[in-house]
Amino acid sequence: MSDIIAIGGDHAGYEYKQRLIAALKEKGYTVRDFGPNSNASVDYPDYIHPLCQSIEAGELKRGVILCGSGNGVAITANKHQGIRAAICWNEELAALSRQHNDANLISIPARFVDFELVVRMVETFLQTEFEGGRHATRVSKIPC
Ligand SMILES: O=C(CO)[C@H](O)[C@H](O)[C@H](O)COP(=O)(O)O
Repeated sequence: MSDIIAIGGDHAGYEYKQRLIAALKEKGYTVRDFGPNSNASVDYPDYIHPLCQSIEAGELKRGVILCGSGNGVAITANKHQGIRAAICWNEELAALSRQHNDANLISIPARFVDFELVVRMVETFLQTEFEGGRHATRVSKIPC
């Protein structure tokens, strides 16, 4: 499975998305940008559904989604059976989203967090392993 990082969002997440792409590339990650390509007002499902479909298809494994509150993109993403998107606003939550939930998307509330924190949360998310065990049992019961 690809280790390319999926990234996408809406206009409210656009500036952070662009800065995050640059920061991740500088750290050696490869990124696939699902848009949008400007800060003009858009509808986040138009970008989040394609991103989620490529993860469900096994083309990509993990990603970052950004909107103003983190809610719209996460609600959209979590409609997909193969997606576990976690809204995070500190590093501990980013770690727990991997350790306990095996989240494959981190959702960033771009209007409510500093960019430096976003970079730290995303790195934590990308570097933290799922603990499995009791958490694997619970995660396996999520699809309905
Ligand atoms: O969907 C959202 C809220 O749950 C996102 O935060 C959007 O980015 C936000 O709603 C966009 O708001 P805007 O007034 O259209 O810029």
